[in-house]
Amino acid sequence: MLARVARHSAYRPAPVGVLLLNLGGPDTLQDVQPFLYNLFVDDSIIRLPPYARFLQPLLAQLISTLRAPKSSEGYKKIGGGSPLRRITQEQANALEEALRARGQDARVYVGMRYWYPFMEDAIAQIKQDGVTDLVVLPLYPQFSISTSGSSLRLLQQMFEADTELDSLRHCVIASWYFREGFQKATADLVERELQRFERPEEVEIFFSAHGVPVSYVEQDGDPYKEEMEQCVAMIMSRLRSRGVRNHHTLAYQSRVGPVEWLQPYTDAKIRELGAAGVRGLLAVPISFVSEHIETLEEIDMEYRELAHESGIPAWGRVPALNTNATFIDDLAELVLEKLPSTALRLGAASPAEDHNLGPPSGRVDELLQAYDRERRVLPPPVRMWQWGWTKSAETWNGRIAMLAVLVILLLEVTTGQGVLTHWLQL
Ligand SMILES: C=CC1=C(C)c2cc3[nH]c(cc4nc(cc5[nH]c(cc1n2)c(C)c5CCC(=O)O)C(CCC(=O)O)=C4C)c(C)c3C=C
Ligand SMILES: [Fe+2]
Repeated sequence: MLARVARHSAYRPAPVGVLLLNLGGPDTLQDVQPFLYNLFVDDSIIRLPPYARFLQPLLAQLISTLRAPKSSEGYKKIGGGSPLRRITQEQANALEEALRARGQDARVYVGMRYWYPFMEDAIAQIKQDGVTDLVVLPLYPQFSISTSGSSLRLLQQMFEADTELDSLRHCVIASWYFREGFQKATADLVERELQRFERPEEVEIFFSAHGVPVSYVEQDGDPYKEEMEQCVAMIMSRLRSRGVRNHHTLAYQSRVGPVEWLQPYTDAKIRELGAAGVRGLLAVPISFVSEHIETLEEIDMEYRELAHESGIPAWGRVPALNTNATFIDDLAELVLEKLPSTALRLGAASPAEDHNLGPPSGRVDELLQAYDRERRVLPPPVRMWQWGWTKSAETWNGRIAMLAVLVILLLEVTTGQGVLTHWLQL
């Protein structure tokens, strides 16, 4: 009898999966316009007033077509495409390895929001593999409606449309900037890079985060700014405890479009610091954990040149964490803590209760209740082969773009207000 019970209750580990969510980037220059289309057609990125929402695909077509040449120039300078897919896959492999080293077999999937491998494909694979326990980990340390929020909305939509998925035990980690591994690895790199300067003690530690429009924070309650400020304060306090006394600044980069973004802007701040007599600057990209166009082109090329023009000759940049072992090992610990089966076995309280920083982790629908009550339906992504970037597609894209301009002008004449004045403001 005893033996029978033992055989029945023998612990068979459930197939465990980790889904890494990321933004995605164009692999080649040909991908730039359709990638930008996918980005701008997302209403977490361009927010139109309700009466103009039907225009979003046309507007996305127009803006992506207009922006593609400038973006392509940037991608050309960093080797003809984004390194994001390769680095995220390396992070997935390293995390799988770190989990295995801790006795947990798991498959780590990559799901991108705007380019390959798309989230939709990752979810299809997760279903095919029969995963029963899933941890969803957006690769953004801080939560923003525009990044993790957008990916989670899409995920929630997929869960809602599929009963099989909806019953999948899962836990979403909303943000993790306060984790020991992220904090320590960043502080270690700052300390190391400071030592490369001739006069390390005179260098300004310059945290540069990707910006978001002010309206996200002030009207929609995006916790991004607050989390960013907490994150920088925590890293600085760690550095202070190691005896690092340098001044520091937090500024926001990469703004797009005509509305006000979080300030201070990185470019303005660099000029201001130069004018104030700062002669050394160490840039610390803080909102993203992989090298990408905004570290390799915007910071390493544009801001470095701007610093020199502003009278700051000594320049350095902290590398992105990528597969840094301290960072990846701690992500593995985080995944183990949040595994739904672990929480059940240990009888853990709601994960929301285990720290009071940032939004709580939990099921995707619970999480989104706090951030997105409207739950508007998101469009499926455009894939390269659909548009083909053929001559006829280019012609049609051009025609659609012209039509969009016409509709925008008509709206402006009839309502007396420009659509772009509302852009990102509602
Ligand atoms: C935490 C990071 C990011 C936030 C917040 C964010 C918000 C945000 N971004 C745009 C517009 C663009 N982003 C682009 C690329 C891009 N953005 C991030 C990160 C954040 N974005 C990443 C990692 C990348 C990919 C870079 C790569 O290597 O491919 C682009 C395309 C590039 C370009 O043309 O500059 C645009 C456009 C908005 C509007 C926004 C908030 C509303
Ligand atoms: Fe961005």
